[in-house]
Amino acid sequence: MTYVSFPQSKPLDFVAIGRLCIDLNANEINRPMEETMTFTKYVGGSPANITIGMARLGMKTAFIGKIANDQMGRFIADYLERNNIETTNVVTDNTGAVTGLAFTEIKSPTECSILMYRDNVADLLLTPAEVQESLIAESKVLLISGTALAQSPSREAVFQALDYAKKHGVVIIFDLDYRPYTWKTSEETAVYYNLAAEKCDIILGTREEFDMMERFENNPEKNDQITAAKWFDYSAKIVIIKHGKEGSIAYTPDGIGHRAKSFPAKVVKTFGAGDSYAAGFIYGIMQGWTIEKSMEYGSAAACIVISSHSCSDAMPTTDQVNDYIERCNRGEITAS
Ligand SMILES: Nc1ncnc2c1ncn2[C@@H]1O[C@H](COP(=O)(O)OP(=O)(O)OP(=O)(O)O)[C@@H](O)[C@H]1O
Ligand SMILES: O=C(O)C[C@@H](O)[C@H](O)C(=O)CO
Repeated sequence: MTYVSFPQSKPLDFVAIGRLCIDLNANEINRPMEETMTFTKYVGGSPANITIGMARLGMKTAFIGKIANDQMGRFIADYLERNNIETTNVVTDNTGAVTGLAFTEIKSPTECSILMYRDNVADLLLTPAEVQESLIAESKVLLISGTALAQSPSREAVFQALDYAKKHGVVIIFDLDYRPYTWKTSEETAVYYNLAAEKCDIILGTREEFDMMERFENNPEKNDQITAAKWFDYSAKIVIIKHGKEGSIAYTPDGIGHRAKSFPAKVVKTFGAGDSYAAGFIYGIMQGWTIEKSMEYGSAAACIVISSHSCSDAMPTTDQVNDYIERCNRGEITAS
C-alpha cells in the first residue's frame, strides 16, 4: 500500500529549511559538563543533520538557511559542499549575527543533555524573500523543522517555503524538533506548530513533542491514535510518534498503527537518534518500501549514530545500514 507519492520527475530528491549550527560534543564521555574539558566540533542543527543523512544515503539534496559571516559559517558551508549538498540557497548574514552552538554533555549512555547558545543566531534571520521558489519547485520533498518557527523572520520564511511547496506539488515533511529555549511562551509554540502541521504530508515527533502541540486538545491519556487522527483531517498521510528505545509507531489514515522491529545498540549517547531515524525512514519511503521496512531502516541508522560520537559526521551510508541490519540479524550486535 502506497500512502505518499513522490513527484518522480523532479530532479532534486530533498531540500530542508532551518538551522545550520555547530555541535561541540564532549570528548570526555560519562562525565558531567562541569568536569568536561575538551570537545570536538561538528556541523549540527537537526535539519542539517537530516540533510547530511539523506546525502550519505545517496540522495540529491539541498539546504535553505542562513549562516554567520565568520569562520564557523564558512566551516558549515564547506562541510555541506563536501557532502554534495547544494548550497545555492544558503545565505550569508551581514548583520553580525553568530552561529548557534550546542555543547553536549554525555554523563552516561542514557543521561545526555545539550546546552544551547542561541542568542542573535544567524539561522533565525532567514527572510521569506531569501527563500528560492525555483529550488523548492524542483525538489520531491521539503523538510521543515519546528525550531525555525520560533522567531521572525525565520518563521515567515518557513511559511513561505510551505506555500511554494504546496504550489509545486512537493511532499512536505515536518520534523517537530521542539527545543523549548528558542520559544517565549507555550501558547505561541503550540499555535505555530499546529499551523505548520496542518500543511504537512508526513509528521514525525516524539510523544512529548505532540503533547506540547496538544495543549488545546482533549487527549488526557496521551493516546497516540487520537493524536495522529487529528492530522488526517488536514494534509497528513503518515504520522510517526517516537518513543525512544521502545521504538516508534507510524499511523496512517486507514487506522493502521505500523510498527517495526528495533535493533540493539552499544549506545555512546542518545542525541542524534531522531535525526538519523528521520533520514533512514524518509530514504526508505522514497524508495517505495513499505512503512515497516522504512521504519526498520531508520531504526538501524539511528543505532549507528547513537553508537558514535557525533550526529552529522556519523550519518551512515546504505552499505553501513545494510551491514548493521545483517550483523544484528546474525546476532553479532547486542545492546550495551
Ligand atoms: N537506546 C536505543 N537503542 C536502540 N534504538 C534506539 C535507542 N534510542 C533511540 N533509538 C531509535 O531511534 C528512534 C528515534 O529515537 P527517539 O525517539 O529518541 O528520537 P528523538 O527523541 O527525536 O531523538 P533525539 O534524542 O535525537 O532528539 C527510535 O524510534 C528507535 O528506533
Ligand atoms: O539540533 C541541534 O541544534 C543540535 C543537534 O545537532 C544535536 O546534535 C542534536 O540534538 C541531535 O538530535
